[in-house]
Amino acid sequence: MSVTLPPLREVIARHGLNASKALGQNFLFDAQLLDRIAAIPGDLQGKAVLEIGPGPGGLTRALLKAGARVTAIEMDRRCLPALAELDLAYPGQLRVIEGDAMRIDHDAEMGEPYAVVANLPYNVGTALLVRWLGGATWPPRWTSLTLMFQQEVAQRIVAGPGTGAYGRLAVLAQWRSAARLAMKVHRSAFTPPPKVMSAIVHIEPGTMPDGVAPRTLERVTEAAFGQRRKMLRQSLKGLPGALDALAATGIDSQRRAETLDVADFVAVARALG
Ligand SMILES: C[S@@+](CC[C@H](N)C(=O)[O-])C[C@H]1O[C@@H](n2cnc3c(N)ncnc32)[C@H](O)[C@@H]1O
Repeated sequence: MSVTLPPLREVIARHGLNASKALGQNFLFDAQLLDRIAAIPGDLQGKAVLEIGPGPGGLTRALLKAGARVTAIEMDRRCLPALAELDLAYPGQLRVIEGDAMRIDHDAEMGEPYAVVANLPYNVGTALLVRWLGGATWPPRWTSLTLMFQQEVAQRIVAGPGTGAYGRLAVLAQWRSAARLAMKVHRSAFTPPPKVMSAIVHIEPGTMPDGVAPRTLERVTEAAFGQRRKMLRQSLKGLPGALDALAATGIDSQRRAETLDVADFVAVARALG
């Protein structure tokens, strides 16, 4: 469907949407860039998409144009009239929920499998990521996560062993999911530009390894990376049974956390029970 919409800058001026620092608002206006972001999850024609933080609706436009059925959660009520205009342009494709995405049950709101797409403030994005990845039931209802982060955080999500960026977030994102860096986004693409570069991470759920409780794995990585410079025999000392579990998996206790790959952590958590 070809729809002509006013330029985003005009929409922002008309609705007085000066960017709020408190809400972490850095808007994207470049339609081509937004189309490329909306293409990361694959063909969205007729698919359910949960967008968090649509703001004035730049990314929302691209998602609607790609044929997605979008549910958008936005806590800044100033943005609602601008989003209502998109609802008129794409009838029946957009549902807007005013509220804090941290306090909303996404699965219940969506009621069907859905792809998540979001350009969020850094702290909210990380908190939601941990929630999406840490769910007790697996596979999750979301089919993919396409999320903008500060580049440094994106690198921590996709990092491999032996790098400074590798840590708890990498293990969480990779032990039962596949995470990749999908696109780097220059700070100048945002209005106002943030201080640092950004990058988009794309995550798809994988198979959950047998016999591993998410909470146990979390406790192991928390202890191991809590003292990442120390040998495991020191950093895991405080976690009951962890040193025995390490011995049972045949991992040398003189190694440091960042030398273990994700499968090693999974093996230790499994042995810990
Ligand atoms: C970085 S801006 C991105 C706006 C737009 N998606 C874009 O790409 O131009 C982040 C948006 O998330 C919204 N936001 C911040 N915290 C939120 C939360 N907890 N729940 C829902 N929306 C939130 C802000 O109001 C803002 O509109």
